[in-house]
Amino acid sequence: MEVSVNNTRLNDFLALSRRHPWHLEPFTETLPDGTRAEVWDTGVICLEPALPAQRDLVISCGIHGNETAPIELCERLLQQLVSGRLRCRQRLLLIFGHPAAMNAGVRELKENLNRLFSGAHARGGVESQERQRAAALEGYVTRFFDAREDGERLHYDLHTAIRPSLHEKFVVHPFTHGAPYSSSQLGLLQAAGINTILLSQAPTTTFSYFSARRFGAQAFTIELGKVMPFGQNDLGRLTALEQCLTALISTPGWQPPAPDLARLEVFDVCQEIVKQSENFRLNFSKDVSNFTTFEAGTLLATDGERRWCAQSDGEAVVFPNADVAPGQRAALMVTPVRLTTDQLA
Ligand SMILES: O=C(O)CCC(=O)N[C@@H](CCC(=O)O)C(=O)O
Ligand SMILES: [Zn+2]
Repeated sequence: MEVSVNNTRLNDFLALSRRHPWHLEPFTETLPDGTRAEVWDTGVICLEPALPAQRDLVISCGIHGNETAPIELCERLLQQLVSGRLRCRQRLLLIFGHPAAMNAGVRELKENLNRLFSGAHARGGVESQERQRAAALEGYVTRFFDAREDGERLHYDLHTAIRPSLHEKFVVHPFTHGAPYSSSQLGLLQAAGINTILLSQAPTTTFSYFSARRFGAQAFTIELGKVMPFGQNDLGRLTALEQCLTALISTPGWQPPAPDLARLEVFDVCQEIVKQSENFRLNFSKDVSNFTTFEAGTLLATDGERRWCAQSDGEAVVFPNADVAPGQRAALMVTPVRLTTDQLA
């Protein structure tokens, strides 16, 4: 394995990854603060500080290739680390998920990468490069978290949404199987400017659920606004998040403020609408915003004889998308709830 000290290949790691969208030979460099920067594959870089503090942090972006704001944010963080402007004091695995889809300017090439985790890549007897990438990413996250037992495991999987959202930034909290929600993580999300939380009520095959379930990580899918092409994002809207990530990476012992539950908008996922066939139709305009509400009984979607209706007043739609493949989620329906302190740990 090649070792160099002048960081020449890391200065533009994203561009390097995009030139090698499916595989990059591993190499190692040393950052100005002495941190070992190990490139494990295209888009995958593990930072190992000499004296790591207690958090093991995974930050992923670009799992969907056209969700560019998180990619630009992560690129900026990496450039600060590589130049020495930001010190790395925590173990950090930074993942640019899908360089090939970034090059094509699309969400996915053949399959939705974010439906292929927790072993889904191996089910169904289908071959695709996205399945290989999901298996590889699972392996890298496993290698990272398995390297030590006692770290505080965190995974922030950063996305942007296809449609505008009445709540611009929000989190999909993976199903906890009854475990309490982390007060400290809710505080961190609020400090990062994210006050809206969707609580999943079932296992999924997303990247964040994989890290939560397999490694007990505090893991979230974090939605950061609307999809825009590269170069057209206002990263100023992500300043609070950038400051929190910077504090996590560079300041051992940094603790976010306590959450303000009164300001938190929490929703339970109450229905998952799954497209059954090419007859699937959403019964509302293509351009409704995320969190648009419906009255109880409103017809939301049909697929042949199958009908989905709002089950209670105020039920809201998130991620409506009739263009997904049959068998995939075409919308989530969510309903407002209150989180109480006895649900937190
Ligand atoms: O805007 C959309 O329709 C999709 C945005 C997006 O990629 N969302 C994630 C959410 C993952 C989760 O439920 O945790 C996805 O669909 O993969
Ligand atoms: Zn996404």
